[in-house]
Amino acid sequence: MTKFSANLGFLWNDKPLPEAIKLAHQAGYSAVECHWPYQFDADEVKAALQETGLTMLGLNTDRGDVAKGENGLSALPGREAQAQAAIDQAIDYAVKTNTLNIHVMAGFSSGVEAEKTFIHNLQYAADRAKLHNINILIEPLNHYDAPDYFLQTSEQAKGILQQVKRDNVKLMFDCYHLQIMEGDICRRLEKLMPIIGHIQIASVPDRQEPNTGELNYAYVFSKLKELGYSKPIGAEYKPKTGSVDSSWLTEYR
Ligand SMILES: O=C(O)[C@@H](O)C(=O)CO
Ligand SMILES: [Mg+2]
Repeated sequence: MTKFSANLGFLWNDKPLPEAIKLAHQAGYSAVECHWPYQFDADEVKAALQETGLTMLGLNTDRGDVAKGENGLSALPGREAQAQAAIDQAIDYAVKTNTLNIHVMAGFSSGVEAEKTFIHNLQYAADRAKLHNINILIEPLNHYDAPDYFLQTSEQAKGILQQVKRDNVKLMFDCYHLQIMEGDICRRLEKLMPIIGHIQIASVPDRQEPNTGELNYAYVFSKLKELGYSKPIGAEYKPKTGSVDSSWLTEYR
């Protein structure tokens, strides 16, 4: 049986996070994940997780000054102090809510210095997260949604992970972004499985319910089963009608 995690950055994101967790539970999700939970009291989030029995699979580091167009800090040379403060904040919240993974957001940058900075900040994050059994994730984003984002492909991510040299830093394989950037999803899943920490889905190209669009997720899920992947898959999509309808879940379970 394929299990799914509701991404509460997109699903029920008009509700307070503790309420969204309960709605995800009622809709039949096996886990939850979020984007930036920091405005919500960690104790209330933890209580909702305990009440529902769901695990929070992931949260993101702060993006920086969003009004100025920032989308992460960890690959920005000269911004190490802020990047590491964002990592500390994420670890603190993850510890309080028993969250399993932290996505360290790179930001808009490029070049050798940006890469060195990203690697250095990821090592900082990995060493601190390890003390709490938390994994660090890095995620390539597609160049339509996030033009000039530092991390754009799984090949680039693999090279970064080889240089970071920490076993608790993994790839967040978002099928939506990687279908757009690289395609060949099933072969890539197979090849990259040893470094994959979490998988996310949405339809391509519209980023809506996964049972529409150019990617055949029934086939992708059968491949994941064959590869022995049994963790919940992150449903990170924008509901077509604006309100969440999780009836697509029954097609894949
Ligand atoms: O795919 C995404 O956009 C997310 O997984 C995210 O973490 C924020 O950019
Ligand atoms: Mg994603």
